[in-house]
This record gives sequence, C-alpha cells and structure tokens, in this order.
Amino acid sequence: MKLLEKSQIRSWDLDTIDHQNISSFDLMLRAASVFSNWFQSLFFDKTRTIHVFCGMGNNGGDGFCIASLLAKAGYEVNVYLFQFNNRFSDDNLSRQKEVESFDKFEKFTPFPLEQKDLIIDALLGSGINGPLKGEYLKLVSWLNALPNKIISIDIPSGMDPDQPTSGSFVHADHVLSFEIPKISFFLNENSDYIKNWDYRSIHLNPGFVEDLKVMNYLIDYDLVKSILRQRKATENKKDFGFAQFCGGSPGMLGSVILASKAAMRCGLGRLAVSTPSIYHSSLFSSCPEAMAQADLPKNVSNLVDFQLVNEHVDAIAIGPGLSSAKESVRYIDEFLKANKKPAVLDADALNIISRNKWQPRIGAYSIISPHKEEFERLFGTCDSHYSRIQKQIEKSKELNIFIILKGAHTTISSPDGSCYYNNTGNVGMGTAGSGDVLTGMLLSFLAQGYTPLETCILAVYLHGSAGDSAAFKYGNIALIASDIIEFIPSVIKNINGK
Ligand SMILES: NC(=O)C1=CN([C@@H]2O[C@H](COP(=O)(O)OP(=O)(O)OC[C@H]3O[C@@H](n4cnc5c(N)ncnc54)[C@H](O)[C@@H]3O)[C@@H](O)[C@H]2O)[C@@H](O)CC1
Ligand SMILES: [K+]
Repeated sequence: MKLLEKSQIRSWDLDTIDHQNISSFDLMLRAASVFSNWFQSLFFDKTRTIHVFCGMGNNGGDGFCIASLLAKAGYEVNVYLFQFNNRFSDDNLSRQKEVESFDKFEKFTPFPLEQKDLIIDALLGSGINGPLKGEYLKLVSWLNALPNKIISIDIPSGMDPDQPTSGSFVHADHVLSFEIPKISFFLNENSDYIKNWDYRSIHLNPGFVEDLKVMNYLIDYDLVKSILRQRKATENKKDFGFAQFCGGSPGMLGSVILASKAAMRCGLGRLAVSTPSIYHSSLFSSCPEAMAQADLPKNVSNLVDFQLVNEHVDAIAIGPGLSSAKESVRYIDEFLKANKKPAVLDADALNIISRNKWQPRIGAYSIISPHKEEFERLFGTCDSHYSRIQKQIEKSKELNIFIILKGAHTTISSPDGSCYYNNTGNVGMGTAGSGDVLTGMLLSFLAQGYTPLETCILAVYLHGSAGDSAAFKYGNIALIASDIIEFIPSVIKNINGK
C-alpha cells in the first residue's frame, strides 16, 4: 500500500471531488459515515456520553457531521467548538448547522467531564501546519491529562502526518485514519501516544494513487500475497533454490539451528550449512534437512575453494554466531572480496564490517539486516528513529544495498530511495535468536529466486506475522525464537492457501 504525504492526501481528496463529481461537503459525509460505523462497532455501549471537540477546519467539520450521525444512532452527544480565530473552512460552517446545539469557546477554560465518558477529537486534521501554541496548546495539555478515552478522527490533533511533531499533540487511545494510515504512525517517537490505530477506505479515486510516485509504502497482506508464488505440481526441490548458510562458532550453534529451520520452513529446496564440524551431529539432530559443510573458518583457506564446493548455490547468508575472532574477520574479508552470489549479511558479519570500515565493500544489491545498535555501529549515531530512517534510506542509495532496520516498526530501504514500513510483529520478538530466524527466512526466499526487495518484504512481514501468532499462543513475555518458527507454516498457508 502506498503511503502518501499530507500534500498528496490533499490532492487525492481534490482529485476525488473532481473525478467522482462529488462535492467536498458530500465527501465529508462519506468520511463521517465510515467513522461513525467504525465507532459504533467499537463502542456499542450507549450509556456513556460522547463529547465531540471540534476545531475550525474540515477535521472539525467531520466532528460536527459525526456528532449528528451518532446522536441519530441513539448516543448522548455533547459538541464543543473551539473558535480560537476566524479561519473556518466552508464545510465546517455548513456542518455546524447539523447539530442541535454546541458550546463555543473563544478562550479555553477547563470544565468537568465524567471519567467514563468518551472524547472524540476533531480539533485538527491533516491540515496542520506547525506546532500547537496558545489556546490549542492549553486545550490539548488538558485533554492529555484527563483519564477519559480519546478517539481521534483521521489523526491525533496536532500530530504532523509525515514526520515527528515538534510540539504537543493529542494522546489518542484510538485513531481512525481515512483511506490510508499516516506515515507518522510508524515512528517510534509517536508509538507511546497512539495506543491503537486503524484505517478505513472512504473510496477516494483509486486511479489517482495508481499513477502517483511515492517513496513510502506499508507492507500489507495484499502486497505479500501478490509476491508469494504458487508452486506448480511438476516442480521439484531443484526449483526451490539451493542456499548456503555460514555461521556458528564455539558456543554459538543456536543461531545456526534457528536460521536453518526457518529457511527450510519458508520452502527452501536445499540447504548447505557451513559451521564448525564439532556441531554437525547436533545440527543433524535438530535440522536433519540440512547438509553440513566443511569447517568454518578453520579449514577454509579461501572463499573461492569454498564456493567450488557449492558451485550451484543460489544465495548465501553469512554472519549469525560467527563471532568476531581473527579467523572470522579473515573469512568476512575473503567473502567481501570474492562473493558474487546474492547475499544476506547479518550479526557478526556486520560487526566485523563496521569495525574495519568495510561498508563500501558490501556487494551491490546485498541485503543487510541490522538492529538499531548494529545500524549505528555501521553508519553512526542518530538522535531519533526518524533520523535513523532518513540515514537508512541515504545509505541504501549510496551503497546500492537493501537495508532492513529491525525494530518495533521494521523498515526496508531500497537503493532507489523507497522505504517500506512493516506493521506485523510485537514486543515479544525482542528475544535471543529472533534475528537469526529472520536471516534464515531471508536466505530462503533469496535462494528461491525472489528479488532482494521481494525477499525483504516477504521475510519481514511473515516473520512478524509468525511472531504475532506465537504471542497469541504463548504471550509476549514467554515467547522465544523457536516459537516464531513454529508458526511460519500457518502464516504462509494462510496467505498462499497451500
Ligand atoms: N478534504 C477533504 O475533502 C476531506 C477532508 N477530510 C477531513 O479534513 C481534514 C483536513 O482538513 P483541513 O485541511 O481543513 O485541515 P484541518 O481540519 O486540520 O484544519 C486546518 C486549519 O487549521 C489551522 N491550523 C493549522 N495548523 C495549526 C496549528 N498548528 N495551530 C492552530 N491552528 C492550525 C489552519 O487555519 C488550517 O487551515 C482531514 O484530516 C479529514 O479529517 C474528510 O472530511 C474527508 C474529506
Ligand atoms: K483529529
């Protein structure tokens, strides 16, 4: 799904008005009906009074329209207009006539509300053009200190839709965004202040976005379904890729087993694992589907010899559990020099690269999957999640690589400057081995012939979905990396139907 910036959303509204021959007044009614239906499915208890706080733009207009619809549906509704200047939108003025009465504030003064009552926030929408000041600031600070549940229309009032907000905004319990989520919902800076968000279509003209060039995308079910291939009955294991996983060192076998199992569960045809030979029997007992390769790094004199063993390998993943011992450094050096295969680099491979400043040597179109600390070791510290994402995009372009920045909202950046936001996964996945599972999944899809971008999208989304299913069963405290692997089959089957 394409994610639009606020100026593009405004153009989409105008294009819809033009193409569908609908007035902005009627488009507002459409949006209000969508919100009102969503609201009623969530808050069906009509004994709580609903207080609708309206501003002066179209978001406030939505508020008046929604207040009228909810009153008609049998809710007890109070409406307040905060008129802190004289700049009403036309549709706002027209919609004011639809509610029987409302209280008007030209200056904000606090007033009592019952704790169980609900607040609908329709003060400001996507038309925000700077930080809140004066009366708005007083009002929003008061709202944020109340114990009442706040439900925001389109976006929490005061929040910038595209980037971190420089100032205060409404801390919402629920937000219903129109048509698509806002980019800023995915920033860690905002995560603590939007408890739940959702989006519903208001049937804006689909033709407008089809042709629109955007740089930001949300990875959603439809995108993943469109990428994941169906198998032909006549295909065999040779059609599903031959992958090589290089990792593990004394005391670090777990990552190898987790990555191997995850790779096989994502449909890989054949897997060769290069890990110290003392671990081969343990590997076979945990993942008998894998083949073991020569010792690594001890018996490997150079990568070319090593690759001759795997002359038909389709993709390589390197790094997890490798340690940063001298032999591993030499091995990564050789790998960067000689590798021509599609590659995934993670964990100790990234640590070795950052320590030796070998970032420019990473092969074109490789995938790297750092978490925040690994990312900052590679590319320097950043003062916010937003600035880290900006640097991620810049480095993808500069180094011609795909970067997966792992976190609460994992982002994938591509050499063309585009950025994909993921919305699956949960806090329980911050556990040892979770990243190794992702590396195995990446390796699997890459070896199966998916492009690096498709590989990143599939692996990141499915990893998060499997983690969500695991958290549903075990809870996000008890969840361990093996649980994620347990649910890979069902999430793939749910999407692919097979
Ligand atoms: N345009 C359309 O056709 C539709 C718009 N809809 C609603 O309209 C909203 C956007 O409407 P508007 O563009 O009127 O935007 P707002 O409702 O956000 O109002 C913007 C106005 O608020 C004032 N303002 C901006 N920043 C401020 C600040 N920091 N402090 C104080 N005042 C500030 C300015 O006067 C600006 O014109 C959406 O969020 C959505 O709720 C929906 O009704 C769907 C259809
Ligand atoms: K709002």
